[in-house]
Amino acid sequence: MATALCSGSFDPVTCGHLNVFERAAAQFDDLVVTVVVNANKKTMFTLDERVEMLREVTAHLGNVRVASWQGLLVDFAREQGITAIVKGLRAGDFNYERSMAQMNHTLTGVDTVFIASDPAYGSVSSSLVKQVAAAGGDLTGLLPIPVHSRLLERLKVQPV
Ligand SMILES: O=C(O)c1ccc2[nH]nc(Br)c2c1
Ligand SMILES: O=C(O)c1ccc2[nH]nc(Br)c2c1
Repeated sequence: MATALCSGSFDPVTCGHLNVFERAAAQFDDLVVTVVVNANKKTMFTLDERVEMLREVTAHLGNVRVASWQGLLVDFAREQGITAIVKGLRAGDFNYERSMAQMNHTLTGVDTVFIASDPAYGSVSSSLVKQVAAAGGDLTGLLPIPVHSRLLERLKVQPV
């Protein structure tokens, strides 16, 4: 049973993330999308909101489940029987992601599989979409619809 892990802060989940989830879900028996709790990182959305948005946008993928985790991903990977970590790879990510992959393999014996990001989302990241939204930019096609409306709502009450 090959179970893959996609981890991140997903603050919020973007179409770039979703593209990676859909492609990873097609390659593995199961995919666990995990929001990694990082206590000292200020996020726009709460942990529950991020988990809720992830569940909403992956509902159409039968072999995907969403979880959250605080602490060493090593322990979560062992507990969940993870066989591979899946990361999206955009231009410029390689060196950092390579060193993380080597570290993860050293720590857990789990290998990282990279999915070359769809050029349509080649420069999409959670931080960039929040900046663009705050500046009134058009995010059509870069965020799943329900996430886009939540982000616009949140910016009305809490401009970044
Ligand atoms: O949401 C994040 O923090 C984040 C970062 C980097 C990432 N690479 N692949 C994925 Br899926 C991913 C998610
Ligand atoms: O959202 C981010 O921060 C982020 C960063 C780096 C990333 N590489 N591939 C993906 Br999908 C991705 C997403």
